[in-house]
Amino acid sequence: MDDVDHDLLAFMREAMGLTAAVKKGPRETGVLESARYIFDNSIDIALDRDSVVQAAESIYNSIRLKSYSTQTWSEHELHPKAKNENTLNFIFTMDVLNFSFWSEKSEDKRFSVVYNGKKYTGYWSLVALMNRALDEGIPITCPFFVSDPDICPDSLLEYVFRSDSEERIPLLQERITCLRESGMILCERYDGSFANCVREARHSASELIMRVADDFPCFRDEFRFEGRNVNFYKRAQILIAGLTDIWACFNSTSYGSFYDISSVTMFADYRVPVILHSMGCMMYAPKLEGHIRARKPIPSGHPWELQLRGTTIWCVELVRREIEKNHPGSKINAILIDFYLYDTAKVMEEQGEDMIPTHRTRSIWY
Ligand SMILES: Nc1nc2c(c(CN[C@H]3C=C[C@H](O)[C@@H]3O)cn2[C@@H]2O[C@H](COP(=O)(O)O)[C@@H](O)[C@H]2O)c(=O)[nH]1
Repeated sequence: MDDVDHDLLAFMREAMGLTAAVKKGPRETGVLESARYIFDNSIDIALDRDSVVQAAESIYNSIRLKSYSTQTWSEHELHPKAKNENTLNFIFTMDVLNFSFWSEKSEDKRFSVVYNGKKYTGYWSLVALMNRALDEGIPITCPFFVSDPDICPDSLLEYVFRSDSEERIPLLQERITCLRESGMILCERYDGSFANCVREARHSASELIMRVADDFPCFRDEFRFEGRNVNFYKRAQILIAGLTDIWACFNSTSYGSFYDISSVTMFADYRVPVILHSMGCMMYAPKLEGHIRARKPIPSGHPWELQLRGTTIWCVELVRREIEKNHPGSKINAILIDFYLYDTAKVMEEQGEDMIPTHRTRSIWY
């Protein structure tokens, strides 16, 4: 066996794997099927058909009236404007860390980042702190840097995640672990560039989601519900949405073009269920509603939490189907509905509207 050419063997194995992948075609994510299964087996959350129909019409009208488009993503002052391979690493890093910003503290005490004289909380505090680090010459989006504790010790990362208020960033240690682990995998498998991973998915969004979930454990947002495996892939899906938007209208052959973008569902986390509940679309069993209103924690993977996530995805899908039925050709997909609902939920919260609180699940998944 000594004279076996191991390089040749490895090459052949890879070629056979690639051939198999090409023959099989892109993989499905199973997120929508998971959501439907959860909804069908849900005993604590129901959807109200009439409210879903009404919500669909009102969402459709607002999106049209406000000329709302997914390009609002790249228009935001903190999101990257350049379109090169570094931008891909920026979006990748951002979505490695894009989880759990909710706080029990008041607005002035909760984790915040002041950047260019403006104070950011929630999701925007993450984007702000990444920009802050890059401005200070700390290459937080470089996987070779973040995966090497000699040049990038924990103390430096703690500095990167520092707060401009009383509260520290939630799940700091988990963020450091996710950052280092995904950085190392990106270096080993993709030469340190997320662009290589995107290229290998050959313009299939579902293949890219599966590749990210397979290769990077911190994107493996998978659970068991009523005897079945269910997937949400929230951060992997929002990552694809970011790529799509920044490259929209840029070059149809570039990194952000996916022929199956409609297979991406909404991103199941803690904002959208709130607005769907306030629109009367999602209805909770009294015990669950009381628990959420009392701001009591729900452990990650608890049947309540899985029902909240799965039913939200299914509800947005019903809204999408309703819009498609009544306004054929409008091309409104789940990503656009999600962005619209997410942004609207935040505005409603700022205006002090009376809404159910966000459910309290601390996890790296969202
Ligand atoms: N479903 C959904 N969840 C989203 C986003 C975004 C980023 N949205 C911007 C990008 C384009 C849009 O136009 C938005 O302006 C963050 N999140 C999640 O929310 C949580 C943080 O929330 P808060 O504490 O309120 O800041 C956290 O889990 C984070 O992962 C979204 O769009 N949809």
